[in-house]
Amino acid sequence: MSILQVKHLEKIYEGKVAFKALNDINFSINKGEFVGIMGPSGSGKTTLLNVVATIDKPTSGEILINGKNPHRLSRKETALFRRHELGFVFQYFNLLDTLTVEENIVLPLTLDGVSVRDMEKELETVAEKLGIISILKKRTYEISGGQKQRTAIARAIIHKPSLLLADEPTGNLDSKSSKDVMETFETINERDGATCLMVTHDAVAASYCHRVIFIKDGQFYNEIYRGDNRQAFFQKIIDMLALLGGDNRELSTIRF
Ligand SMILES: Nc1ncnc2c1ncn2[C@@H]1O[C@H](COP(=O)(O)OP(=O)(O)OP(=O)(O)O)[C@@H](O)[C@H]1O
Repeated sequence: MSILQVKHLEKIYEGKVAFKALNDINFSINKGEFVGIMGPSGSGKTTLLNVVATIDKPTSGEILINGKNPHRLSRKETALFRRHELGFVFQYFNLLDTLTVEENIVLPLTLDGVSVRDMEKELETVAEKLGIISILKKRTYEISGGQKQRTAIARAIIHKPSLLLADEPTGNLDSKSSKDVMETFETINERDGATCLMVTHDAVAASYCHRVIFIKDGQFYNEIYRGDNRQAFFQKIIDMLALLGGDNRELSTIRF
């Protein structure tokens, strides 16, 4: 069953000179799949994620999430759709510094008026899953980058979204924390069947995906599947990035 369908997606940024950032992109993601998007700088990855996330509108083409087209909804309905169906993880964590870890995590439930008892139950389940029980009372400036990202993942999944979207989730982490965070994604994907779409420059992070889609100049370039061996998949990703060219930033982040 498809959770996400992207059909003939086109995005043109209007301006003094119009720029086509996405050109006829087509793919779908099945329930429980973990998919990476890679490509050189400026190839349209963030644009694609923003359109899927309903943060930006497509120029033409269609996005279906769980069979529904969020771009056809009113502004109020879109906000609700985003809050219920989607979860977001960002490079810079986007946590609220004035709140504790647990207050950050339950924020989406607070907005929906969930009872305190239910909130505490969900909080405990998710915090245990992510190994952050011991830091729940801390403030965000008292915890490490990896712990911040695990807090952000907890917040992104506490309402059980249909689709988890991540934009460079390891972009601001050292290699040890990156590994922790990617293992966390792997666990929630395998254990809970969470469906994930992740944009990354990091070949190691991408090697945790089941499939990586490569785009170049706003167009689909290729896709590769992992199979059983993550190490071999990592090498395939590196080879594909070398073929793709671009700014080679990807190749400077190799750490295995
Ligand atoms: N708001 C905008 N207005 C006009 N052009 C834009 C806008 N946002 C992005 N672009 C252009 O669209 C192209 C794709 O940008 P996008 O940010 O999606 O690339 P990316 O693959 O995410 O890059 P990076 O890896 O560097 O983050 C780029 O050429 C960029 O300059």
